[in-house]
Amino acid sequence: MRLYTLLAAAKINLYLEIVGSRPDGFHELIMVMQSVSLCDRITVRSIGVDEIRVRCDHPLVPADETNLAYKAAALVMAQFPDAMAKLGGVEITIEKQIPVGAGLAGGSSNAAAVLVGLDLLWNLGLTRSELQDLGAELGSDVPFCVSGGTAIATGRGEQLDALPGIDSLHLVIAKYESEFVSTPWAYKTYRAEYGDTYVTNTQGWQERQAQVRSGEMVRAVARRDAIALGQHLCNDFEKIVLDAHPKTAALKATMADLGGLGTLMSGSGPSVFTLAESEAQANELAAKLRSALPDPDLGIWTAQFVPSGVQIAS
Ligand SMILES: C[C@@](CO)(OP(=O)(O)O)[C@H](O)COP(=O)(O)OP(=O)(O)OC[C@H]1O[C@@H](n2ccc(N)nc2=O)[C@H](O)[C@@H]1O
Ligand SMILES: Nc1ncnc2c1ncn2[C@@H]1O[C@H](COP(=O)(O)OP(=O)(O)O)[C@@H](O)[C@H]1O
Repeated sequence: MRLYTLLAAAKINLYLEIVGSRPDGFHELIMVMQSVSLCDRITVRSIGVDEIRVRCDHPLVPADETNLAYKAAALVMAQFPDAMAKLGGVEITIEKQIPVGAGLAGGSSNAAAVLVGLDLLWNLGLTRSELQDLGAELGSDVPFCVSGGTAIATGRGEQLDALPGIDSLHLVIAKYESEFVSTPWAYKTYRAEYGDTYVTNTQGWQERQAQVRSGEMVRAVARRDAIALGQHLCNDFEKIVLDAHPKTAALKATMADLGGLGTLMSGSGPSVFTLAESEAQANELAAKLRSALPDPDLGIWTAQFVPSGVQIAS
């Protein structure tokens, strides 16, 4: 086969706690991550010349070597030069649906899809764990985007433990098109404001991990208890991002009043989601949100929890 099409799922963070600062300069995290059906469509196609080409028509997404999908292909090429020499280079086409710079891991999911796609295109036979190790070289969220589903993520986000999936849950995601949050800015600002509360030793991190693993959110997921899950949503980034983005803070307040199971900002933001127990409820909440905030700048999507990060479409 000379062409594969993959669906790259966005993620939301049901729980995100910033625990401390790591020797590598990154933050030690405890997260519960969930793949959702809002996805980009990625096509990888063999081309006769030894190069990587990226096509993407989204104005905010670079189509050059700074694109995370390009970086993923370059990494695989560097590790497996014989495959490219034998089978030629690759053209990657990205059809964006996931809003950019939203805290939904759009770029990371595209990189994960390219890793999976090139493994197929070049018959590399890599295991899931090998693909995740490659992903960790590209970004902290890429390993989760490779496997997806529901997972606890620790370390800088790359250490994953699968949790039982809750595929029956639906959600509404909203984001003002004009609002963006840079992930490095969010971590830097959080450190400046809350660095003095960080747990400073690895034993303390492990203790905090053990508490979260046996805490309300993980128990709610394990019991597939949608009501408890909605009640224990938590994201440390809200403490800094909502102050800096009053429009998003007002959006979150409006969404929280719609009557869903719970509302939270995803990742470093600024997208906000509200959980719903059915597709019908998600559609109803989305319609209510549209009439409460009839601003053309506001993007609204409905989606559902899904059990995988990258799916092979064809
Ligand atoms: C915040 C989260 C939550 O899921 O998602 P987004 O909001 O970006 O979607 C992630 O931690 C984003 O992961 P990702 O976007 O892959 O980050 P990376 O490329 O690895 O790192 C970008 C920058 O964020 C900071 N960073 C990232 C991860 C981490 N555990 N500690 C950090 O301090 C570092 O400054 C790094 O230079
Ligand atoms: N394939 C890609 N898709 C989306 N954004 C990308 C991609 N490659 C690089 N980027 C850049 O990454 C930045 C973060 O985008 P994104 O991954 O959507 O956000 P987030 O990290 O908040 O989930 C943007 O500035 C965007 O230009």
